Amino acid sequence: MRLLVTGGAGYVGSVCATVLLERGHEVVVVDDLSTGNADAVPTGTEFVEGDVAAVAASVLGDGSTEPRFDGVLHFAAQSLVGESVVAPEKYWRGNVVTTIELLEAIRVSRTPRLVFSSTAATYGEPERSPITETDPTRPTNPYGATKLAIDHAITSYANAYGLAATSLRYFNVAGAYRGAGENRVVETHLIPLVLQVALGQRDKISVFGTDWPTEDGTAVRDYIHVLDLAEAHLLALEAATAGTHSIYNLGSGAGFSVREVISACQRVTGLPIAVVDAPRRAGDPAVLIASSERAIADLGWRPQHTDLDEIVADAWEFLQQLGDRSHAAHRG
Ligand SMILES: NC(=O)c1ccc[n+]([C@@H]2O[C@H](COP(=O)([O-])OP(=O)(O)OC[C@H]3O[C@@H](n4cnc5c(N)ncnc54)[C@H](O)[C@@H]3O)[C@@H](O)[C@H]2O)c1
Ligand SMILES: O=c1ccn([C@@H]2O[C@H](COP(=O)(O)OP(=O)(O)O[C@H]3O[C@H](CO)[C@H](O)[C@H](O)[C@H]3O)[C@@H](O)[C@H]2O)c(=O)[nH]1
Repeated sequence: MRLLVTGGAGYVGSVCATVLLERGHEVVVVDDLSTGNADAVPTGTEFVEGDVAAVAASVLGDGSTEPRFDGVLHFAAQSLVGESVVAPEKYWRGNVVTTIELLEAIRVSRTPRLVFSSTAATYGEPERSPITETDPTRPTNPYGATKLAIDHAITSYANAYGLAATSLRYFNVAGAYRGAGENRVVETHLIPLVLQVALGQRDKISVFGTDWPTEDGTAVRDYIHVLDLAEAHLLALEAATAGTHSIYNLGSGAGFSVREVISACQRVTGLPIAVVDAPRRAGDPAVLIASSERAIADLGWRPQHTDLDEIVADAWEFLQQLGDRSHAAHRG
């Protein structure tokens, strides 16, 4: 297939673009480099630097010819939960307005397929665990609210215009694949932060909350290997059905506490990691674990890399080989 990947200079988008190329697909990346890195765009893709809202129409075409693309994988987004609380306009504009522009370009160009990066944050504080797709969606921050709004917009485009659409609700993505991984200027995610402490790029890791109602008192998350996530995108493209919007949770199905993640990082790196207890982070749920039964049943998806040490080891290898290209190495 010929595919448009938005956000292909970012973490998940660059890994997925790498896997799409390996499977023989043709890939065009659009990214404005607002949080991504030009050197993360995989070799072999065509790279258009620009804002999705501004360039989607010209890249996808005006519909006067056969569609130029078989599908769009839409990863581009603003995705810092904390920032979304203090600067919501950046999220409503950057996520919702941008995606409406993209949906319009998809409609006009008659592009048949869309796979969208949704999130566990659409559910908010869960009533039960594991979370299924039929559970209530009550996001507790603007980031999750914008992603949920986009999910609703996609449903209406699928119903009205026959778009074959899939929203993949990722839980906590981690790990790396073939030189593609997490390298952000502003890093807030647990695994890269802990590994940066091991590398000496940070002094310590703060554990946000030690009084959660969990076994060791720290928050529990479902970490999914980014390569398993990429496989789900390929399956979603294949399974896409015109006029249908399917929503799938994607996680490994197991929960690990913050302390368990830090222990895994210590085991994998063999290095000391300074840890301090800190207050809870606003808006954090205690436990987020996915039921991925629907993706397993409908898509035939099987997460292969569910071992926490393997996920951490792949992230560690990536971080070590980043060397001077690492943003964390240049923090002032
Ligand atoms: N990483 C996770 O754990 C996680 C979990 C759930 C959902 N998601 C979603 O997955 C997607 C990818 O996340 P990530 O961790 O790779 O983020 P990222 O910040 O590494 O990548 C996002 C990319 O999109 C680009 N971008 C943002 N707005 C753009 C715009 N308007 N036009 C063009 N490019 C734009 C950025 O420059 C960046 O390269 C996001 O939609 C995010 O909300 C991520
Ligand atoms: O320095 C840190 C960073 C994180 N944590 C804790 O580690 C866990 C994981 O935190 P991350 O920031 O790595 O991930 P989140 O669970 O907050 O967020 C992830 O899942 C969300 C869904 O709820 C969104 O999709 C978001 O994009 C995605 O990164 C949380 O309990 C958090 O409080 C710490 O203790 N210390």
